[in-house]
Amino acid sequence: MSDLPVPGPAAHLLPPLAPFVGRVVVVGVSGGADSVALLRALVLTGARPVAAHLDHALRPDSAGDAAWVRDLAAGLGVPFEMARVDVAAVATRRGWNLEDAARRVRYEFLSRVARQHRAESILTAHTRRDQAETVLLGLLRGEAVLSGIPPERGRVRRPWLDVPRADVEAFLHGLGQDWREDPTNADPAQTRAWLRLDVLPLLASRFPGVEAALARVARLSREDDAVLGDLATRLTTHVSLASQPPAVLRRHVAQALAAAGLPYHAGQVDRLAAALGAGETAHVTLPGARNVTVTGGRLWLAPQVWPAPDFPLPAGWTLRTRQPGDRLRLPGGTRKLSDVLTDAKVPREERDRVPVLAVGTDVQWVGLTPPVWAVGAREAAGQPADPLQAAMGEALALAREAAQAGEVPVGAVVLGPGGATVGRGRNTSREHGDMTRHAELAALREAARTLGTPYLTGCTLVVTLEPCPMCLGAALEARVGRIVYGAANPKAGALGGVSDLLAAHWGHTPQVTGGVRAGEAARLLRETFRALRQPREPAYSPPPQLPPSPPPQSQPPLPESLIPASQPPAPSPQDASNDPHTTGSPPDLPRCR
Ligand SMILES: Nc1ncnc2c1ncn2[C@@H]1O[C@H](COP(=O)(O)OP(=O)(O)OP(=O)(O)O)[C@@H](O)[C@H]1O
Repeated sequence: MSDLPVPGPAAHLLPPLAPFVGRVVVVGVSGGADSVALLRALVLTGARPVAAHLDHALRPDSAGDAAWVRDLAAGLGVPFEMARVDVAAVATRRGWNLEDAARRVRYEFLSRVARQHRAESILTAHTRRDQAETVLLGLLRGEAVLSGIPPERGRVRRPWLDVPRADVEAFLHGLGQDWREDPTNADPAQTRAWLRLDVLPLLASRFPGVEAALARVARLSREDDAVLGDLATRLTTHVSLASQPPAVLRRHVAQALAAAGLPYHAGQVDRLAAALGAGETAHVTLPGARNVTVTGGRLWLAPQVWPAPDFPLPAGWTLRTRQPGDRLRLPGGTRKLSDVLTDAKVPREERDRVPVLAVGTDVQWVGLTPPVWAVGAREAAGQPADPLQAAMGEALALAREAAQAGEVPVGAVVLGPGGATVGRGRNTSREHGDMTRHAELAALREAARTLGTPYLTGCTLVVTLEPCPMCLGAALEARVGRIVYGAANPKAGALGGVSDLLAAHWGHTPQVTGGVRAGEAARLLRETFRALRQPREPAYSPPPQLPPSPPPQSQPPLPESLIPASQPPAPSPQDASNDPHTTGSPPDLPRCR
């Protein structure tokens, strides 16, 4: 720091500036007391400030402020940058409110200056009073998060957010430094000025510590918000949003809107999040007339782009959108196209945009993501079989084998990086009297032997039932690139069934697809457990596809907890789109195998 004499109040003002000593920093200087004091304090500490002023052209005398700041910088021997932007015109053009437009344009300008001068940080002179006003304003507007002005965002730093305004003025008086007063700051017609001039002094007459108290609310709220915001960023696409707490969903919505650059009001976030949680539909028009929709548990920020067919159309097939009477032949029977679109959670207003290939009213292909094919349509169009459907077929065959052997019917295969099956497995827990003998572990071990490496990067684990924590852990250890499962497992699933373990950071995150041929996998489990619930003596008579006799005495008995009575599985999105013939009551799934 410099050896210049430091007036008393600077004792509070200079320590927060220590990180900037010797550094080039851009400081936004409006000409008001706070930013003038910050500029002077930075010079005093030995930082290397660049004074930057934006003329918002909102007042006739605004050019006077710019000239005043220029002269101040020159007197201090500090580089100066300025720009003049007609902010009112920008606000009209972009549909932003004036305050929002001024803020966006100002920070854009400050960022440009920082790039020009290779400055690491941009400093603004917000004080504790600004913070208190912002929290109070948020409270009065009914905002859910009262974290106020953040001390840091990107390159922007606000080192004086805990500094009382009185210290700033005392500091300037001590230096004999004057400043410019913005007349709008004294106009109680402006809400912020009214809070500052009328409301806060009234509150302070009864609560002398009101400013510090509101600043504390901001700090605590920011800490809470950081935790909840982190949970929101960890929401994975394979987990139903309906199971998430409203506080996390609100942050999920706010993050999505912010990432898309869309402005919003707190109440709008509330409505969208509530619809997500309840699985309802909500249409909201954001500031700037942008429409967003929540439906089917998804937030739709832009009109959906539906996939067009990328193969030559067989003779007689027509590309069109849906028509009354459209039907689709699927592995489990024929279904109405409208039911398939409903199950796939396609928003109502989008349904007439989904491309369809049909022969008359016989739909062959539906342009969803992934596309839905009628039985035999792939062959007719000369398209290869869907490798995931085929792999799940293999896993289902292994699951049936497990059922025949009196095991919980779960099967798994591992596809190598080239798509060939390199590992197979099914449950053998009862045979071995070892509850770790799960299908996935067997398939992963065989894949490692086949490929000659324990690392299965680029491989896909395909399993009929959502993996338990043990098997997910094994897949993570093996660095499996993708996990595809059939039925959801609300009793032991580690991908959202009980808990979504991938919401935590494990250093490796496989891609996850749930619900592939889920109906078949769930039905197999349901039938097996129904059979096992039959009284065994003397009336027990197993169905043909199940083990011919009750398990021998040497095998551990199936615990009652393994045959739950009533809890349905979590809905799986692809169950509907890829295996829409699933009907009847949801299956009961095992807690363990
Ligand atoms: N026209 C401007 N040009 C550059 N920076 C600005 C401008 N207006 C505001 N800032 C920066 O943003 C901070 C907060 O803005 P705000 O509108 O609360 O300040 P102000 O009341 O105009 O002035 P001050 O905070 O300097 O007393 C300022 O402290 C300053 O660092």
